[in-house]
Amino acid sequence: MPAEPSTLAAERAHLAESRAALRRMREHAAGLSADVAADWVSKQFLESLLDQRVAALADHPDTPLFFGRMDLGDAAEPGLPEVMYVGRRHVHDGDEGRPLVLDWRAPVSRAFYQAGPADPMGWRLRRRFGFQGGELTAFEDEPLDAGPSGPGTSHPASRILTEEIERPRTGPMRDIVATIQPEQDVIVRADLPRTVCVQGAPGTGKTAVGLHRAAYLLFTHRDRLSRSGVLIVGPNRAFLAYISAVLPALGEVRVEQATIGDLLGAPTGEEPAAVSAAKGDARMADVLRKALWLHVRKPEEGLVVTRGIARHRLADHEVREIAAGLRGTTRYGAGRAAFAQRLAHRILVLMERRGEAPDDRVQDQVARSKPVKQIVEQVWPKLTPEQVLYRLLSDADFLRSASKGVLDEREQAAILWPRPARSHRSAKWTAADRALLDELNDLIERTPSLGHLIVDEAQDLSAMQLRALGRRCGTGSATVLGDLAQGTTAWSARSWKEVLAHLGQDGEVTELTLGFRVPGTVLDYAARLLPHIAPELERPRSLRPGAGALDVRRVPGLLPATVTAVRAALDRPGSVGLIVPDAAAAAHVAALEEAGIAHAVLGPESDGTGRLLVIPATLAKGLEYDHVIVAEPAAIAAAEERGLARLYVVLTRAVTSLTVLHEDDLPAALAA
Ligand SMILES: Nc1ncnc2c1ncn2[C@@H]1O[C@H](COP(=O)(O)OP(=O)(O)OP(=O)(O)O)[C@@H](O)[C@H]1O
Repeated sequence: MPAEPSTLAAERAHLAESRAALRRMREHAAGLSADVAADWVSKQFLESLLDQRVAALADHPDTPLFFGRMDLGDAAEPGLPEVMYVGRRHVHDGDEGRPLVLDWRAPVSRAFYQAGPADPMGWRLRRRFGFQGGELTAFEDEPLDAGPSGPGTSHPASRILTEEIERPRTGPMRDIVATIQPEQDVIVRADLPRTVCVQGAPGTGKTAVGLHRAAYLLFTHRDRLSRSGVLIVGPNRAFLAYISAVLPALGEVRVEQATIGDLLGAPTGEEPAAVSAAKGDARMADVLRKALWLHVRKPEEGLVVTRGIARHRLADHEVREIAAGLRGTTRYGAGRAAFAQRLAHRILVLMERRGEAPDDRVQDQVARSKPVKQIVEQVWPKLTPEQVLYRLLSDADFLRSASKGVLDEREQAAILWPRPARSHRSAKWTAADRALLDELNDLIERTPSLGHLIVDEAQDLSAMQLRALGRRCGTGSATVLGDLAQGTTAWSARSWKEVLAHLGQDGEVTELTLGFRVPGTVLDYAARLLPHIAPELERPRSLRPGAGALDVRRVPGLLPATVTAVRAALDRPGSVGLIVPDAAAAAHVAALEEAGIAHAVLGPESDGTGRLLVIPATLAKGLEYDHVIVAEPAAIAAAEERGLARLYVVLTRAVTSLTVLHEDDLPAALAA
């Protein structure tokens, strides 16, 4: 086909050529056979690898194969291509192996995100493409070689970027691979061994950055991480459902996503926030360690092992010395096994002294013999985390011994159960207890570590929960994402340094303050709360300072006014979120039903689908909607201890418009 004269036509031709090349790559992969494998198991493995390869080469008709292009400057390093197209995956021309599209994660693609007039990195021009469906519709050029003060230095926000952000939302979160910003890219591409911690105002892209970092790390360290694993931890199921499509869109399907409840066990009980906060304190780690090791007791008598007609005897002080030598030097479970082995070894020595020649098998037999088992059980009993915690929370004397010098009487009284269950089996465990059980579990048996952990909304985790996560990346690294201003739990973090210390990771804290989601007018309004909830934080800025509609209105009747506002929002394109105080959710749902307006209700375990979603305020974290209607801010703020922080979360969910309706007075912090 003859090339059309326009630039756009030439770029479309390159897209068509790339698509054809990808098809050939896919056909080639599909034609490979697993028959070369030597045995059945290898064949299955190879088949699955080939299937994955074919799936990874799929061409999604709605997603462009490339979204950017770079043109080389005169002073470039040798070896760079004249022109490179950057996209979601490598595409090459089969015959000559010529790269048609480079994966955004390849080292050379870094320039697409990082080059600027101050440092063009050898490139002359950056071109960004606009797409509709899979079709290329626009492009935007940015000169990079004009020098630090030339045109392009104070580049206005890219139109393609703003359009991408304002594109009406339907369904789950999208990837941002085409428009990752330089300061975000630095975090995405940080080295694997480095733990990074991102403090980011609402909508600065923390979640997006974390997900893209997962994809980057898997691409760059595929072998290592496919063995050790990458895990994303988010606040609840609704949030995980919302972000679930991003990594598959980037070609990564093997990243686990979990809530803290999935990892530590779902809570079966509840308790007052103050009790949870006391149990979440890092000092509980010392109490638990002591509680566990208090179970190692002095032997009441020595050990006698009979073999044939011989009786071998260890005095009680010898048994005591062996136990004392091991106590606290290993994990409890390993120590118990070592205790049995050491006892057996001493018996073996006695046998040798009597002229026997026992081998190692005899030592194992002795270690498993009844008298050794009995004394091990007496001195170093087998324990489950539940048994230890049950005793700690139900036995005031035991709690006093375990927390001596760590918790004062008031703190002990706070965590002691007022009405203990009958046994550890029938005990109800709260979210805070789950973290304590996990700590005990690790004191008994080592928790395996993953290669990399990404923790979102990390400000909401207690010290004990952070320790639990830290164990899961003990030999790996972490990406920690959050916003101190959005901390809504009784134990919310006040400093990232502390968070990193509890995680057991050395890391740097980076701050993101440029908000992509929330328009300027809305962000400024929500930021009135900042001096009251996190005065130390910088005020966030919006990428779209003048954009967005804010409508704050006192109304005579909340429910009818909400219905009217919902109707108006539904007349505009995009998603609509009606965020209400949890206690008022049922009333709002009834009002919508009566008005015949189709809607879904977000629950802790469910992601809502459809254009209009009713969201209880406590579930809004991490989510976003084109149009947000907030009903009765004062009730949201009054519903919980850190209610103003909750309100800050709620007011920062809108991409295009925010309507605030109130019958009661607004909270003083919000009123101008
Ligand atoms: N570089 C970018 N290009 C395009 N869109 C972006 C970019 N960065 C962020 N966004 C968009 O901004 C919105 C907010 O991003 P994200 O949810 O990751 O922010 P966040 O910091 O986690 O917010 P919150 O603290 O409120 O949970 C998302 O729609 C995301 O796709």
